[in-house]
Amino acid sequence: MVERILPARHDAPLHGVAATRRLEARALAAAPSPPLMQAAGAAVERLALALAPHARHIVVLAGPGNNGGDGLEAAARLRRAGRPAVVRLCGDPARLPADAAASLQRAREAGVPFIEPSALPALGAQDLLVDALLGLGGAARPAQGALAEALTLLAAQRAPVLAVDLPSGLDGDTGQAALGALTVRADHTLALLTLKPGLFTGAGRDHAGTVWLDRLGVDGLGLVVAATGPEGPAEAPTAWLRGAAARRSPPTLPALDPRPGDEAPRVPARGAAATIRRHALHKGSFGDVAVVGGARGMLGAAVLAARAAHAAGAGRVWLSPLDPSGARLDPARPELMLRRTTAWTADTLRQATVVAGCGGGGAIAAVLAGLLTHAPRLVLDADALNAVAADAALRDALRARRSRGQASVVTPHPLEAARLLGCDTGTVQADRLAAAARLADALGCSVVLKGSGSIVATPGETPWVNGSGTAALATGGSGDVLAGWIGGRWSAGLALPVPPDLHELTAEAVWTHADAAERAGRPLLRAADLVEVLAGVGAGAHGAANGPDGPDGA
Ligand SMILES: NC(=O)C1=CN([C@@H]2O[C@H](COP(=O)(O)OP(=O)(O)OC[C@H]3O[C@@H](n4cnc5c(N)ncnc54)[C@H](O)[C@@H]3O)[C@@H](O)[C@H]2O)[C@@H](O)CC1
Ligand SMILES: Nc1ncnc2c1ncn2[C@@H]1O[C@H](COP(=O)(O)OP(=O)(O)O)[C@@H](O)[C@H]1O
Ligand SMILES: [K+]
Repeated sequence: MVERILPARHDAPLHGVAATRRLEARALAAAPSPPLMQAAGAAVERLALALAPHARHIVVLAGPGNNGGDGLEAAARLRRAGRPAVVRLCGDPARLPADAAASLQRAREAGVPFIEPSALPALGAQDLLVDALLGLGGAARPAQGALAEALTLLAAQRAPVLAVDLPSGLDGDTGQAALGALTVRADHTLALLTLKPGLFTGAGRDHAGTVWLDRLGVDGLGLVVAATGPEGPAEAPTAWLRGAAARRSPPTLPALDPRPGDEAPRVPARGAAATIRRHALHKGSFGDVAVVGGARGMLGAAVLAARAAHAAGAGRVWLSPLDPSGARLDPARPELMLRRTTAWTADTLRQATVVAGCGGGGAIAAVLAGLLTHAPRLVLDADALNAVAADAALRDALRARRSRGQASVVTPHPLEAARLLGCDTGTVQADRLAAAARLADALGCSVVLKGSGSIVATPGETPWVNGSGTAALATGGSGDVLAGWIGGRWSAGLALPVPPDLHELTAEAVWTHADAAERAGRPLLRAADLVEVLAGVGAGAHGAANGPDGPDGA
């Protein structure tokens, strides 16, 4: 069954290349019926016909491995169904893997024409190009010869492109465009067996287009579904794709009783009542957020974070600008309380969720040591991260928080992450999941590695790849909004009967923040407007229907 994955309506397990190969071997050993490659070819055929029902030409570009085999199988089936499929084979027919060679034979028997590049028809928008050049095995070395020629042709065509399993040249683990400019940019990608993390982060979204999935008889936990039921050990997901708000919990493997097609056990959705504010609640029920940032000339960053924390449902928000000549009031949001850190009481720090660093400049370093020591819940962004990167003592202080039961979230963009890891941005982007995991382990906190397909990593947890968001967020200030939004959600979540754990809470906040950009439906969303879109979510997000009243907040 082919299902559409993006926009992400549900959480979905992601399996990297090695995990997928293990699954494939198990599935092949279970001798499913029909054989895997035939099932893959049938899935490609179905999606091709759905996408281009009136195509005059369907050109399948088939590579030298099993990805090419999937394409050949699809071409054979299309031809047998009377469809105008032709194949350009970029590989030595005598050296195809066994399954692909069998598919080649079936394509020949079905009368599929094999064409030279010079015979490639002029394709229009109604037609379809099927990229079956490279899949899991394709990101290892530069393309040459017939393969490079086919990739160049693909890039020059106007017809829509359907990529089989992965856009050729895209690294399934990391989302790197390993073949550079020759990496295929598909309009649609049909993932087979598993969803690969690289489809959703780094360059993945731009290269994969709309993502579809056919599990070919393997369920979401990596169990082969044979006629007798699920078989074999579960294959733990490499990461999870974070989907829409109807929440599920990642399962604990392998103590599950999965049903085919049900990739994760459902937990009861939070009922509608849970989003309604109980009558007896008061502002103290929802906790306080203190935002520290806004050095000279950068007050706006701290204001955006404070507004976002407020929109997220924090009971009270203090804004503490680091610029001594800073504003005394946010006229657009007079609800915010402006108070210098020097005017904070011990209780402020003991009870608040602190968001530090937005527009903090060099001035943040001076207050950071105190925050790291005392704040029970701390979100660090921007210049706070640069200060931590530059000072080993602050890094040690951040790491020590975990053992004291103090929780921390850091929200670096790739350059900030590179500074914290002591590497360059290219190294971070080359494997975003790995970089986020390394940072989480090194600092003992939850990490949001921002960018297309933000990664949420926490020590000991399976990472999330965020499935929402668009480049409408690529504008100054949207990261400040995220930091404040996480702080606000954290604070408001304390009123829940069972507050979500930090990994879950952070992933939820990252998802809702980026989803707002999609819901706004604009090509660019100014950060202050983003807060207003988010306010609609925050208003119903307290979830405190059955929660405690909390301290009396006068
Ligand atoms: N075996 C099976 O029955 C199944 C295979 N599947 C398909 O098989 C794919 C994996 O197949 P493979 O492991 O054969 O990998 P690929 O089909 O991705 O390609 C590997 C082949 O391409 C060559 N190659 C890689 N990069 C190259 C470059 N830059 N220049 C020239 N040649 C290059 C390799 O030497 C190898 O011969 C999956 O992505 C999926 O599409 C799935 O459909 C599941 C079923
Ligand atoms: N192309 C993109 N697709 C999805 N999200 C993006 C994209 N570019 C930026 N974002 C998101 O926008 C925010 C930008 O944060 P950041 O880089 O810290 O900006 P700033 O410091 O100006 O606020 C992050 O949440 C990031 O994930
Ligand atoms: K491909």
